[in-house]
Amino acid sequence: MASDSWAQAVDEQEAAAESIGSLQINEKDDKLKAAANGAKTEGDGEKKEDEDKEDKAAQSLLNKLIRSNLVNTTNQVEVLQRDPSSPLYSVKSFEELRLKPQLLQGVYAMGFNRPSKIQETALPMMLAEPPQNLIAQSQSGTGKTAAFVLAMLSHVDPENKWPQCLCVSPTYELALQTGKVIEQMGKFYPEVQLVYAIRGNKLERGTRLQEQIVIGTPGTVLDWCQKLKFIEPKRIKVFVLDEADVMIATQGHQDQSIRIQRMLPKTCQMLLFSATFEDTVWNFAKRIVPDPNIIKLKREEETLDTIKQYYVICNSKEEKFQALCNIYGAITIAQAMIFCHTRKTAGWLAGELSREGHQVALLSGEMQVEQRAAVIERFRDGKEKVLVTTNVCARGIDVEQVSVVINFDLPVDKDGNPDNETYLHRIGRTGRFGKRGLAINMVDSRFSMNILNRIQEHFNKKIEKLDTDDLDEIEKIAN
Ligand SMILES: Nc1ncnc2c1ncn2[C@@H]1O[C@H](COP(=O)(O)OP(=O)(O)OP(=O)(O)O)[C@@H](O)[C@H]1O
Repeated sequence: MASDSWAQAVDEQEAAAESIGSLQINEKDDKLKAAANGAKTEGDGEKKEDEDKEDKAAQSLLNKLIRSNLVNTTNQVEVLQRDPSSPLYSVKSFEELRLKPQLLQGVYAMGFNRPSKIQETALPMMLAEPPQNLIAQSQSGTGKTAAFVLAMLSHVDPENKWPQCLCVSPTYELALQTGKVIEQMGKFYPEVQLVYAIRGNKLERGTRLQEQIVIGTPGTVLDWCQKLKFIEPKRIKVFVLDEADVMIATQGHQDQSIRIQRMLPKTCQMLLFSATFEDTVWNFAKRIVPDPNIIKLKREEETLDTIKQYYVICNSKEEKFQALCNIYGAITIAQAMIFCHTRKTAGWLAGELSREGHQVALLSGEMQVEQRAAVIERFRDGKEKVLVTTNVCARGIDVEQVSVVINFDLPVDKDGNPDNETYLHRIGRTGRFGKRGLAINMVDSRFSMNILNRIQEHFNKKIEKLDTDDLDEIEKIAN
């Protein structure tokens, strides 16, 4: 987006966001597109209900979009079996699961060579006969969605033209993401059809769904089961509740999910997934999933060990910008993420960088979630090389793909103390899989120097001073 005018650049960016506003739902499916738009314009009542939930749902969506790979982990899974005397199977290959050939083909076509850590244990449990219930928790990106999608696709009988698997997600954007995985994995299994139960997807009264898999948000799924009777809940064989931690942030969603669950037969397999596991999630999970097997995978600790950290002393934001230009002039930076404290600084910086000819994307708080999603996708695809964002906007987003992180402003909490956790999350990398990274901190006052010193002390890791007027010195940091 190396446009002369920043205003024009923003327009272009926003237009791009608009055009992907429906989150690349299968373009062929006009009905669905209309439904997604309908959901937006109708002003989803659930959406307004709880901002925290929106924030969590948005974070979860953006994380899914920015990530292109599995998050590797060296931690062992913890398993709590419903029946501790039964043998615990785990698989090291997809062949061992005896999947239908069409599904195995789908798995390989997605580029999966072997099951992820959580899939090794979760898949045999989910595919066992008789079906077993499961509660599984592991951080985002560890392969949960792929696992339950495979389970759903394995359990449907394509000959039966009615819904057999039901999956509920907290928002329609998240439902569409899961739908995409079903479509990809089921690519060679066209007899299995999918329908989205999302607000705005209006079907005629009296419709009896023929699709075997239904994916949607709790309110609409409940309506379709109860009021509109598009779905016969007694015929459901697999029920998946995804993103339980995001779901419970909305009281309404919790109740609706429980009401859906109560309509399902006792023999229905219940599966619940969550990235985190506080007591509230656990209490909810136990109400949804009777007699569960439980799988937990600890989050991989982030470390600063593989990261080179520097700081640069400046006197103003203009000097910080100049320092940034000098760095860009001296080393090749494939992609960088730049964090600012306020929207105003972020907007200003994005404008300045754009004027310098950089391809800049701006992630800002006033954008709709789908606009933010579009910005993240463009950045992930390399269409923009620099992503400027505010602290709040990028909270919780994993930036592991990005090798250079610049703190244009250091992270501080609302009391003005160093926000060590955010610092680590932005800059750190996980375990021995972690790629090397470069972090540059801009210091522009005694206050920010003090913050930097405290961050240094906290992690007991030296942050080296960098003189950005010395090109030779900058060049060295890239080696
Ligand atoms: N066995 C596998 N081998 C390689 N890649 C995989 C495997 N399983 C999943 N992936 C890929 O890893 C990424 C994360 O997987 P997935 O979305 O299933 O994780 P998740 O735990 O559900 O995270 P989230 O809740 O954020 O979606 C996806 O890009 C997915 O295609």
